[in-house]
Amino acid sequence: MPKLAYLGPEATFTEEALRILAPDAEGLPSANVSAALDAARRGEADGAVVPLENSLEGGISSTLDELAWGEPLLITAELLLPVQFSLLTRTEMPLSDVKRVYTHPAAITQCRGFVAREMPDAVVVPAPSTAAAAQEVADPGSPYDAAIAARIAGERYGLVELASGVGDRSDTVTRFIRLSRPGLLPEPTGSDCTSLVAFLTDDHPGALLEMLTEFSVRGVNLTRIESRPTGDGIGRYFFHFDFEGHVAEARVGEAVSGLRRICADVRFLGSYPRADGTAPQIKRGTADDDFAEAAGWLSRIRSGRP
Ligand SMILES: O=C(O)C(=O)C[C@]1(C(=O)O)C=C[C@@H](O)C=C1
Repeated sequence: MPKLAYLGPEATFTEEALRILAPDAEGLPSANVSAALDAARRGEADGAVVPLENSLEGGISSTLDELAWGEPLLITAELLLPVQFSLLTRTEMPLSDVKRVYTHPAAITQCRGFVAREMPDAVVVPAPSTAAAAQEVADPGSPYDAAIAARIAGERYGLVELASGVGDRSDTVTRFIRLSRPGLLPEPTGSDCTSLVAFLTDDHPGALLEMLTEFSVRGVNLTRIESRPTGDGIGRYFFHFDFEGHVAEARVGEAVSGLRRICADVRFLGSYPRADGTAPQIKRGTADDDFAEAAGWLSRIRSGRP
């Protein structure tokens, strides 16, 4: 039975994602994303499950930065999980009595409208996770009146559900990834995603366009691009890319090696099955057979057999 570290404590959305991604795994709750990934790096766990992005909040910065700067790990699977939030308290009380709310920063963004409308005077304080907030609020000595978390966190920590569906949208989805220490890649399935991080050589006109061109000319469809600050000053960024296809496919391999040639550094984060099962768009002339045919032709003309 594999052991997987996750953003804990019990009853986070991340634990729910882990149970779906790896139903047989033993979960190792960790205090934050870095601790979960470190447990995988150190071998205390076989891997980790962490949130990567949310359809309202965007990228989860702690995960994006760990993937870029921390000891390398490989993404081996992804999951899209619908997330619904509840307002949880120790006892029944009018909403107007809720003055201090505790929850994860991603949940603060997703429930901003509800808080502004229903509890305009409440202060919302960031917590390490939604379940950590629920666990804290369950303590009678807690300075917080309420947590925003999953309904199951309320059940797990014995809280009252004062309001349900407090997210600003009912169709919010969080994307989770499973990571392991570097090793063999998952086999191509015909519906895969590849992720990497690219660092520019220097800042010059067209630098981003040059990177995008490596994908465009090989017909590789991007699914996410996100810039993150390098920390070296205002205006210094590196880029996260997700795109359709597996690095074992010719057009994807060519795009990745093209980036490697023009960037200061490229960190490959993995090729893994897509959660939505969508087949990649393959433009005319960019299928594996097209690359193989052109490579054969090139070798023939080079050896004087056109
Ligand atoms: O706090 C949790 O329950 C988590 O699993 C983290 C997390 C996130 O980081 O986005 C997961 C889903 C929700 O979007 C809110 C919080």
